[in-house]
Amino acid sequence: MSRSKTPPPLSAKDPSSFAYPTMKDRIPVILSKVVDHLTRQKSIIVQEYGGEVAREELKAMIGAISELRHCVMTNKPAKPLRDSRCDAVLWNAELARQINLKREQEEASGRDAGDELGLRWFDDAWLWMECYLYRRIQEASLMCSLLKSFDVFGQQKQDAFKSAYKSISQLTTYLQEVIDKFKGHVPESEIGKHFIEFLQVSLWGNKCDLSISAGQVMTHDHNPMTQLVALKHRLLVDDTNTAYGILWEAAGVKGQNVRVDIVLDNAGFELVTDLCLAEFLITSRLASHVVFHAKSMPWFVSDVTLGDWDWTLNNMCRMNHVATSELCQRWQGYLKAKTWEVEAHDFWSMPNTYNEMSSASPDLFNRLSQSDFVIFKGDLNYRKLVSDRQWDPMTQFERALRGFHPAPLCSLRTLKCDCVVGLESGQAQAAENEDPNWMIGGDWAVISVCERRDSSPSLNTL
Ligand SMILES: O=P(O)(O)OC[C@H]1O[C@](O)(CO)[C@@H](O)[C@@H]1O
Ligand SMILES: [Mn+2]
Repeated sequence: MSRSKTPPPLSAKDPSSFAYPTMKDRIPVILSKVVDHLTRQKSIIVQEYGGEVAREELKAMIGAISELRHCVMTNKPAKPLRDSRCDAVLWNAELARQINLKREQEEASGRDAGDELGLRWFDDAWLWMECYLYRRIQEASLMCSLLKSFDVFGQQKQDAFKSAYKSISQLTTYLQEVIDKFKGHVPESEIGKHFIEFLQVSLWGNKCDLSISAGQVMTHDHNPMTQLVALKHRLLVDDTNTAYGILWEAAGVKGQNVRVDIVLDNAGFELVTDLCLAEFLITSRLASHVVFHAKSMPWFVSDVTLGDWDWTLNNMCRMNHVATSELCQRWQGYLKAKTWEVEAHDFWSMPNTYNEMSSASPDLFNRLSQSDFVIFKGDLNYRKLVSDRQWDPMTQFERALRGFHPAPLCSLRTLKCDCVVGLESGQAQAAENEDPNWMIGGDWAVISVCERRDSSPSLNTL
Protein backbone atom coordinates (compact mmCIF):
# COMPACT_ATOMS: atom_id res chain seq x y z
CA MET A 1 0.00 0.00 0.00
CA SER A 2 1.51 3.36 -0.91
CA ARG A 3 1.35 6.04 1.70
CA SER A 4 2.15 9.70 1.47
CA LYS A 5 4.77 10.92 3.93
CA THR A 6 3.73 12.10 7.38
CA PRO A 7 3.84 15.92 7.29
CA PRO A 8 6.09 17.89 9.68
CA PRO A 9 4.90 18.97 13.15
CA LEU A 10 3.41 22.40 13.77
CA SER A 11 6.09 24.78 14.96
CA ALA A 12 6.46 28.44 15.95
CA LYS A 13 9.18 28.70 13.35
CA ASP A 14 6.34 29.24 10.88
CA PRO A 15 5.14 32.82 11.57
CA SER A 16 1.85 32.13 9.80
CA SER A 17 0.93 29.26 12.15
CA PHE A 18 -0.96 29.70 15.43
CA ALA A 19 2.12 28.30 17.19
CA TYR A 20 3.92 31.59 16.56
CA PRO A 21 1.51 34.00 18.34
CA THR A 22 1.14 31.39 21.07
CA MET A 23 4.86 31.47 21.82
CA LYS A 24 5.27 35.15 21.17
CA ASP A 25 2.22 36.55 22.97
CA ARG A 26 -0.06 34.10 24.73
CA ILE A 27 2.52 32.14 26.70
CA PRO A 28 4.30 35.25 28.04
CA VAL A 29 0.87 36.56 29.14
CA ILE A 30 0.02 33.28 30.88
CA LEU A 31 3.36 33.36 32.72
CA SER A 32 2.97 37.03 33.69
CA LYS A 33 -0.44 36.25 35.14
CA VAL A 34 1.03 33.50 37.29
CA VAL A 35 3.73 35.85 38.55
CA ASP A 36 1.15 38.58 39.28
CA HIS A 37 -1.11 36.15 41.06
CA LEU A 38 1.69 34.81 43.26
CA THR A 39 2.84 38.32 44.04
CA ARG A 40 -0.62 39.60 44.92
CA GLN A 41 -1.52 36.55 47.01
CA LYS A 42 1.81 36.47 48.80
CA SER A 43 0.57 37.14 52.31
CA ILE A 44 -2.35 34.70 52.02
CA ILE A 45 -0.12 31.94 50.65
CA VAL A 46 2.58 32.58 53.24
CA GLN A 47 0.00 32.41 56.02
CA GLU A 48 -1.56 29.25 54.68
CA TYR A 49 1.70 27.39 54.07
CA GLY A 50 3.61 28.50 57.11
CA GLY A 51 5.76 31.57 57.65
CA GLU A 52 9.18 32.64 56.52
CA VAL A 53 10.17 29.43 54.75
CA ALA A 54 7.07 29.69 52.56
CA ARG A 55 7.90 33.35 51.85
CA GLU A 56 11.38 32.40 50.64
CA GLU A 57 10.00 29.55 48.55
CA LEU A 58 7.42 31.80 46.98
CA LYS A 59 10.13 34.28 46.07
CA ALA A 60 12.14 31.48 44.43
CA MET A 61 9.05 30.32 42.52
CA ILE A 62 8.32 33.81 41.24
CA GLY A 63 11.96 34.11 40.16
CA ALA A 64 11.90 30.75 38.36
CA ILE A 65 8.70 31.54 36.46
CA SER A 66 9.95 35.01 35.47
CA GLU A 67 13.15 33.43 34.23
CA LEU A 68 11.18 30.86 32.27
CA ARG A 69 9.26 33.68 30.60
CA HIS A 70 12.53 35.32 29.65
CA CYS A 71 13.84 32.01 28.22
CA VAL A 72 10.76 31.65 26.02
CA MET A 73 10.92 35.23 24.78
CA THR A 74 14.63 34.99 23.97
CA ASN A 75 14.34 31.51 22.44
CA LYS A 76 16.79 29.81 24.84
CA PRO A 77 17.29 26.04 24.58
CA ALA A 78 15.28 23.68 26.81
CA LYS A 79 17.24 22.62 29.90
CA PRO A 80 16.98 19.25 31.68
CA LEU A 81 14.58 19.23 34.64
CA ARG A 82 16.17 19.59 38.06
CA ASP A 83 13.47 18.36 40.43
CA SER A 84 13.21 14.81 41.69
CA ARG A 85 9.62 13.96 40.76
CA CYS A 86 9.57 10.44 39.29
CA ASP A 87 8.73 11.64 35.77
CA ALA A 88 11.82 13.94 35.60
CA VAL A 89 14.01 11.03 34.47
CA LEU A 90 11.61 10.24 31.64
CA TRP A 91 11.42 13.88 30.59
CA ASN A 92 15.20 14.22 30.54
CA ALA A 93 15.57 11.01 28.53
CA GLU A 94 12.93 12.31 26.12
CA LEU A 95 14.74 15.65 25.81
CA ALA A 96 18.02 13.83 25.01
CA ARG A 97 16.20 11.64 22.46
CA GLN A 98 14.71 14.67 20.72
CA ILE A 99 18.09 16.42 20.59
CA ASN A 100 19.64 13.30 19.04
CA LEU A 101 16.89 13.14 16.44
CA LYS A 102 17.48 16.79 15.66
CA ARG A 103 21.21 16.18 15.33
CA GLU A 104 20.61 13.29 12.93
CA GLN A 105 18.29 15.45 10.83
CA GLU A 106 20.76 18.33 10.72
CA GLU A 107 23.57 16.02 9.69
CA ALA A 108 21.44 14.26 7.08
CA SER A 109 20.75 17.61 5.45
CA GLY A 110 24.45 18.45 5.40
CA ARG A 111 24.38 21.10 8.17
CA ASP A 112 26.85 21.18 11.03
CA ALA A 113 24.82 20.41 14.16
CA GLY A 114 27.50 21.88 16.47
CA ASP A 115 27.79 21.13 20.20
CA GLU A 116 25.19 23.66 21.33
CA LEU A 117 22.25 21.96 19.69
CA GLY A 118 19.09 22.12 21.82
CA LEU A 119 15.33 22.35 21.50
CA ARG A 120 14.15 25.91 21.20
CA TRP A 121 10.76 27.56 21.64
CA PHE A 122 10.61 29.18 18.23
CA ASP A 123 12.45 26.47 16.27
CA ASP A 124 11.12 23.08 17.34
CA ALA A 125 7.84 21.17 17.59
CA TRP A 126 5.20 23.39 19.21
CA LEU A 127 3.48 20.52 21.04
CA TRP A 128 6.74 19.36 22.61
CA MET A 129 7.79 22.83 23.69
CA GLU A 130 4.37 23.75 25.06
CA CYS A 131 4.16 20.56 27.16
CA TYR A 132 7.71 21.21 28.37
CA LEU A 133 6.66 24.72 29.40
CA TYR A 134 3.94 23.40 31.73
CA ARG A 135 6.31 20.82 33.18
CA ARG A 136 8.85 23.60 33.86
CA ILE A 137 6.15 25.60 35.68
CA GLN A 138 5.65 22.52 37.82
CA GLU A 139 9.38 22.32 38.41
CA ALA A 140 9.19 25.77 40.03
CA SER A 141 6.78 24.35 42.64
CA LEU A 142 8.58 21.04 42.97
CA MET A 143 11.86 22.71 43.92
CA CYS A 144 10.10 23.91 47.10
CA SER A 145 9.34 21.84 50.15
CA LEU A 146 6.29 23.62 51.60
CA LEU A 147 4.84 24.78 48.28
CA LYS A 148 5.54 21.69 46.22
CA SER A 149 1.92 20.78 45.76
CA PHE A 150 0.71 24.37 45.30
CA ASP A 151 -1.34 24.71 42.09
CA VAL A 152 -0.43 28.03 40.45
CA PHE A 153 -3.60 27.86 38.32
CA GLY A 154 -5.89 26.72 41.15
CA GLN A 155 -7.52 30.10 41.74
CA GLN A 156 -8.27 30.65 38.03
CA LYS A 157 -9.94 27.25 37.79
CA GLN A 158 -12.08 27.89 40.86
CA ASP A 159 -13.13 31.32 39.55
CA ALA A 160 -14.09 29.74 36.22
CA PHE A 161 -16.29 27.21 38.01
CA LYS A 162 -17.99 29.92 40.04
CA SER A 163 -18.67 32.03 36.96
CA ALA A 164 -20.55 29.08 35.42
CA TYR A 165 -23.11 28.54 38.24
CA LYS A 166 -26.03 29.53 36.04
CA SER A 167 -25.15 27.19 33.17
CA ILE A 168 -24.34 24.41 35.63
CA SER A 169 -27.76 24.75 37.30
CA GLN A 170 -29.57 24.75 33.95
CA LEU A 171 -27.71 21.68 32.78
CA THR A 172 -28.20 19.65 35.97
CA THR A 173 -31.90 20.60 36.09
CA TYR A 174 -32.31 19.23 32.58
CA LEU A 175 -30.33 16.08 33.37
CA GLN A 176 -32.52 15.47 36.41
CA GLU A 177 -35.64 15.63 34.19
CA VAL A 178 -34.09 13.10 31.81
CA ILE A 179 -33.23 10.78 34.70
CA ASP A 180 -36.83 10.98 35.92
CA LYS A 181 -38.06 10.13 32.44
CA PHE A 182 -35.82 7.04 32.41
CA LYS A 183 -37.56 5.69 35.51
CA GLY A 184 -40.32 4.60 33.11
CA HIS A 185 -40.10 2.97 29.70
CA VAL A 186 -38.17 5.03 27.17
CA PRO A 187 -38.30 4.28 23.42
CA GLU A 188 -34.97 3.85 21.65
CA SER A 189 -35.44 7.05 19.66
CA GLU A 190 -35.48 9.00 22.95
CA ILE A 191 -32.25 7.36 24.11
CA GLY A 192 -30.60 8.36 20.84
CA LYS A 193 -31.92 11.91 21.08
CA HIS A 194 -30.57 12.44 24.58
CA PHE A 195 -27.27 10.77 23.71
CA ILE A 196 -26.76 13.37 20.98
CA GLU A 197 -27.59 16.16 23.42
CA PHE A 198 -25.24 15.11 26.20
CA LEU A 199 -22.42 14.21 23.83
CA GLN A 200 -22.68 17.62 22.18
CA VAL A 201 -22.97 19.53 25.45
CA SER A 202 -19.75 17.85 26.54
CA LEU A 203 -18.19 18.75 23.18
CA TRP A 204 -19.11 22.43 23.35
CA GLY A 205 -18.13 22.54 27.01
CA ASN A 206 -14.63 22.43 25.56
CA LYS A 207 -14.98 26.03 24.36
CA CYS A 208 -14.30 26.96 27.97
CA ASP A 209 -10.59 26.50 28.55
CA LEU A 210 -8.41 29.10 30.15
CA SER A 211 -5.19 28.69 28.17
CA ILE A 212 -6.77 29.82 24.90
CA SER A 213 -8.06 33.00 26.55
CA ALA A 214 -4.81 33.42 28.50
CA GLY A 215 -6.79 33.01 31.72
CA GLN A 216 -9.79 35.19 30.83
CA VAL A 217 -12.90 33.58 32.32
CA MET A 218 -15.81 33.23 29.87
CA THR A 219 -19.30 34.35 30.82
CA HIS A 220 -22.13 31.84 30.79
CA ASP A 221 -25.38 33.61 30.06
CA HIS A 222 -26.95 31.08 27.73
CA ASN A 223 -28.67 27.84 28.45
CA PRO A 224 -26.27 25.15 27.24
CA MET A 225 -29.07 22.92 25.92
CA THR A 226 -30.69 25.60 23.75
CA GLN A 227 -27.32 26.61 22.28
CA LEU A 228 -26.82 23.22 20.64
CA VAL A 229 -29.09 24.00 17.69
CA ALA A 230 -27.33 27.27 16.93
CA LEU A 231 -23.95 25.53 17.01
CA LYS A 232 -24.93 22.62 14.77
CA HIS A 233 -23.63 23.97 11.47
CA ARG A 234 -20.25 24.58 13.10
CA LEU A 235 -19.77 20.87 13.61
CA LEU A 236 -17.40 20.03 10.78
CA VAL A 237 -17.22 16.29 11.40
CA ASP A 238 -20.13 14.61 13.11
CA ASP A 239 -19.59 10.91 13.85
CA THR A 240 -22.22 10.90 16.61
CA ASN A 241 -24.15 8.06 14.97
CA THR A 242 -21.08 5.87 14.80
CA ALA A 243 -20.37 6.58 18.47
CA TYR A 244 -23.92 5.70 19.39
CA GLY A 245 -23.78 2.52 17.27
CA ILE A 246 -20.62 1.34 19.06
CA LEU A 247 -22.17 1.80 22.50
CA TRP A 248 -25.57 0.45 21.52
CA GLU A 249 -24.01 -2.71 20.14
CA ALA A 250 -21.66 -3.13 23.11
CA ALA A 251 -24.58 -2.68 25.53
CA GLY A 252 -26.60 -5.27 23.57
CA VAL A 253 -23.81 -7.81 23.32
CA LYS A 254 -22.24 -7.38 26.74
CA GLY A 255 -25.27 -6.44 28.80
CA GLN A 256 -24.09 -5.05 32.11
CA ASN A 257 -20.41 -4.91 31.28
CA VAL A 258 -19.72 -1.89 29.13
CA ARG A 259 -16.86 0.37 30.14
CA VAL A 260 -16.40 3.88 28.79
CA ASP A 261 -13.25 5.91 29.47
CA ILE A 262 -13.28 9.71 29.41
CA VAL A 263 -9.89 11.37 29.04
CA LEU A 264 -10.72 14.67 30.68
CA ASP A 265 -9.63 18.12 29.60
CA ASN A 266 -10.66 21.26 31.49
CA ALA A 267 -12.00 21.94 34.96
CA GLY A 268 -14.95 24.32 35.45
CA PHE A 269 -18.02 24.06 33.24
CA GLU A 270 -16.42 21.54 30.86
CA LEU A 271 -15.88 19.04 33.67
CA VAL A 272 -19.53 19.37 34.69
CA THR A 273 -20.62 18.61 31.12
CA ASP A 274 -18.43 15.49 31.19
CA LEU A 275 -19.95 14.35 34.47
CA CYS A 276 -23.43 14.86 32.98
CA LEU A 277 -22.50 12.83 29.89
CA ALA A 278 -21.19 10.04 32.14
CA GLU A 279 -24.40 10.14 34.20
CA PHE A 280 -26.48 9.86 31.04
CA LEU A 281 -24.44 6.83 29.89
CA ILE A 282 -25.14 5.10 33.21
CA THR A 283 -28.82 6.15 33.35
CA SER A 284 -29.46 4.97 29.79
CA ARG A 285 -27.48 1.76 30.41
CA LEU A 286 -25.29 2.48 27.41
CA ALA A 287 -22.44 2.00 29.91
CA SER A 288 -22.14 0.31 33.28
CA HIS A 289 -18.74 1.65 34.27
CA VAL A 290 -16.97 4.95 33.54
CA VAL A 291 -13.26 5.57 34.08
CA PHE A 292 -12.19 9.23 34.10
CA HIS A 293 -8.58 10.18 33.40
CA ALA A 294 -7.35 13.39 35.01
CA LYS A 295 -3.89 15.01 35.08
CA SER A 296 -1.34 14.31 37.78
CA MET A 297 -0.17 17.95 37.85
CA PRO A 298 -1.44 21.42 36.89
CA TRP A 299 -1.48 21.42 33.10
CA PHE A 300 -2.30 23.88 30.28
CA VAL A 301 -3.83 26.24 32.85
CA SER A 302 -7.27 24.72 33.17
CA ASP A 303 -6.88 20.92 32.90
CA VAL A 304 -8.49 18.84 35.63
CA THR A 305 -6.15 17.50 38.31
CA LEU A 306 -7.27 15.06 41.00
CA GLY A 307 -7.38 18.06 43.34
CA ASP A 308 -9.74 19.92 40.97
CA TRP A 309 -11.89 16.82 40.70
CA ASP A 310 -12.35 16.66 44.49
CA TRP A 311 -12.85 20.42 44.75
CA THR A 312 -15.51 20.38 42.02
CA LEU A 313 -17.50 17.52 43.50
CA ASN A 314 -17.31 18.98 47.00
CA ASN A 315 -18.57 22.31 45.69
CA MET A 316 -21.33 20.80 43.61
CA CYS A 317 -22.55 18.79 46.60
CA ARG A 318 -22.67 21.99 48.64
CA MET A 319 -24.35 24.13 45.95
CA ASN A 320 -27.59 25.73 46.94
CA HIS A 321 -29.34 24.15 43.97
CA VAL A 322 -31.32 20.96 44.42
CA ALA A 323 -30.61 19.20 41.12
CA THR A 324 -26.89 19.94 41.33
CA SER A 325 -26.42 18.82 44.90
CA GLU A 326 -28.59 15.70 44.48
CA LEU A 327 -26.74 14.63 41.36
CA CYS A 328 -23.47 15.22 43.09
CA GLN A 329 -24.47 12.95 46.02
CA ARG A 330 -25.39 10.31 43.48
CA TRP A 331 -21.95 10.66 41.84
CA GLN A 332 -20.19 10.30 45.17
CA GLY A 333 -22.13 7.05 45.50
CA TYR A 334 -20.91 5.90 42.07
CA LEU A 335 -17.34 6.63 43.13
CA LYS A 336 -17.74 4.61 46.35
CA ALA A 337 -19.25 1.71 44.43
CA LYS A 338 -16.56 2.00 41.72
CA THR A 339 -19.22 2.46 39.07
CA TRP A 340 -17.12 5.52 38.37
CA GLU A 341 -13.38 5.67 38.86
CA VAL A 342 -10.98 8.53 38.47
CA GLU A 343 -7.26 8.16 37.98
CA ALA A 344 -4.27 10.20 36.86
CA HIS A 345 -1.40 8.74 34.87
CA ASP A 346 1.83 10.70 34.32
CA PHE A 347 1.77 9.90 30.60
CA TRP A 348 -0.97 12.50 30.09
CA SER A 349 1.52 15.16 31.08
CA MET A 350 4.37 13.93 28.91
CA PRO A 351 5.04 15.47 25.49
CA ASN A 352 4.57 12.20 23.59
CA THR A 353 1.95 11.88 20.91
CA TYR A 354 -0.50 9.01 21.38
CA ASN A 355 0.92 6.85 18.59
CA GLU A 356 3.88 6.48 21.00
CA MET A 357 1.75 5.39 23.98
CA SER A 358 2.06 1.63 23.43
CA SER A 359 5.85 1.81 23.61
CA ALA A 360 6.31 4.76 25.99
CA SER A 361 3.60 3.76 28.46
CA PRO A 362 2.41 0.18 27.84
CA ASP A 363 0.54 0.03 31.16
CA LEU A 364 -1.71 2.95 30.20
CA PHE A 365 -2.15 1.57 26.69
CA ASN A 366 -3.24 -1.79 28.14
CA ARG A 367 -5.60 -0.05 30.54
CA LEU A 368 -7.30 1.79 27.66
CA SER A 369 -7.39 -1.44 25.63
CA GLN A 370 -9.77 -2.86 28.24
CA SER A 371 -12.30 -0.15 27.48
CA ASP A 372 -15.24 -0.45 25.08
CA PHE A 373 -15.05 3.19 24.06
CA VAL A 374 -12.57 5.93 24.89
CA ILE A 375 -13.65 9.58 24.67
CA PHE A 376 -10.83 12.11 24.37
CA LYS A 377 -11.84 15.61 25.34
CA GLY A 378 -10.49 18.81 23.91
CA ASP A 379 -7.91 20.37 21.72
CA LEU A 380 -4.70 19.17 23.31
CA ASN A 381 -5.87 15.54 23.32
CA TYR A 382 -6.75 15.95 19.64
CA ARG A 383 -3.32 17.37 18.86
CA LYS A 384 -1.73 14.38 20.57
CA LEU A 385 -4.05 11.93 18.80
CA VAL A 386 -3.09 13.28 15.37
CA SER A 387 0.55 14.01 16.31
CA ASP A 388 0.08 17.79 15.91
CA ARG A 389 1.14 17.65 12.28
CA GLN A 390 0.51 19.90 9.33
CA TRP A 391 -2.02 17.48 7.84
CA ASP A 392 -4.03 18.17 4.76
CA PRO A 393 -7.52 18.69 6.31
CA MET A 394 -8.86 15.95 4.04
CA THR A 395 -6.59 13.30 5.59
CA GLN A 396 -8.60 10.50 7.17
CA PHE A 397 -8.77 10.56 10.97
CA GLU A 398 -7.62 6.94 11.11
CA ARG A 399 -4.53 7.71 9.04
CA ALA A 400 -3.66 10.66 11.30
CA LEU A 401 -3.88 8.40 14.37
CA ARG A 402 -0.79 6.62 13.03
CA GLY A 403 -1.63 3.24 14.46
CA PHE A 404 -3.11 4.32 17.80
CA HIS A 405 -6.06 1.94 18.24
CA PRO A 406 -6.28 0.77 21.87
CA ALA A 407 -10.10 0.60 21.63
CA PRO A 408 -12.82 2.29 19.58
CA LEU A 409 -12.29 5.96 20.27
CA CYS A 410 -13.84 9.35 19.83
CA SER A 411 -12.47 12.88 19.96
CA LEU A 412 -14.78 15.67 21.14
CA ARG A 413 -12.85 18.79 20.27
CA THR A 414 -13.47 22.45 19.56
CA LEU A 415 -10.81 23.77 17.19
CA LYS A 416 -8.18 25.91 18.92
CA CYS A 417 -5.16 25.30 16.75
CA ASP A 418 -4.42 25.02 13.06
CA CYS A 419 -4.51 21.26 12.77
CA VAL A 420 -7.59 19.36 11.63
CA VAL A 421 -8.32 16.19 9.66
CA GLY A 422 -11.33 14.31 8.38
CA LEU A 423 -12.90 17.17 6.41
CA GLU A 424 -14.55 16.84 3.03
CA SER A 425 -13.62 18.78 -0.05
CA GLY A 426 -14.68 22.44 0.21
CA GLN A 427 -15.43 22.37 3.95
CA ALA A 428 -12.23 24.13 5.02
CA GLN A 429 -12.73 26.87 2.46
CA ALA A 430 -16.38 27.39 3.42
CA ALA A 431 -15.47 27.67 7.11
CA GLU A 432 -12.63 30.07 6.29
CA ASN A 433 -15.03 32.25 4.27
CA GLU A 434 -17.47 32.43 7.13
CA ASP A 435 -14.95 32.86 9.94
CA PRO A 436 -11.25 33.56 9.32
CA ASN A 437 -10.59 32.39 12.91
CA TRP A 438 -12.35 29.07 12.43
CA MET A 439 -9.32 26.99 13.35
CA ILE A 440 -8.34 28.78 16.52
CA GLY A 441 -11.35 30.43 18.16
CA GLY A 442 -13.04 27.36 19.71
CA ASP A 443 -16.24 28.13 17.75
CA TRP A 444 -16.00 25.18 15.35
CA ALA A 445 -15.78 21.57 16.33
CA VAL A 446 -15.38 17.92 15.38
CA ILE A 447 -16.76 14.68 16.75
CA SER A 448 -14.36 12.20 15.16
CA VAL A 449 -14.65 8.47 15.75
CA CYS A 450 -12.34 5.60 14.86
CA GLU A 451 -13.93 2.20 15.39
CA ARG A 452 -10.78 0.16 15.08
CA ARG A 453 -9.42 -1.85 18.00
CA ASP A 454 -5.98 -3.22 17.47
CA SER A 455 -3.35 -3.65 20.12
CA SER A 456 -0.58 -4.69 17.70
CA PRO A 457 1.31 -1.84 16.02
CA SER A 458 0.08 -1.26 12.50
CA LEU A 459 1.93 -0.33 9.31
CA ASN A 460 1.26 3.36 9.51
CA THR A 461 3.05 4.02 12.80
CA LEU A 462 5.91 5.65 10.89
O1 LIG B 1 -8.08 22.83 26.75
P1 LIG B 1 -7.86 22.43 25.35
O2 LIG B 1 -9.11 22.31 24.57
O3 LIG B 1 -6.99 21.20 25.22
O4 LIG B 1 -7.10 23.62 24.71
C1 LIG B 1 -5.82 23.94 25.02
C2 LIG B 1 -5.28 24.42 23.76
O5 LIG B 1 -5.12 25.74 23.81
C3 LIG B 1 -3.90 26.05 23.28
O6 LIG B 1 -3.17 26.59 24.33
C4 LIG B 1 -4.10 26.93 22.14
O7 LIG B 1 -2.88 27.17 21.65
C5 LIG B 1 -3.26 24.81 22.78
O8 LIG B 1 -1.99 24.76 23.10
C6 LIG B 1 -4.02 23.74 23.39
O9 LIG B 1 -4.16 22.75 22.46
MN1 LIG C 1 -7.11 22.04 28.47
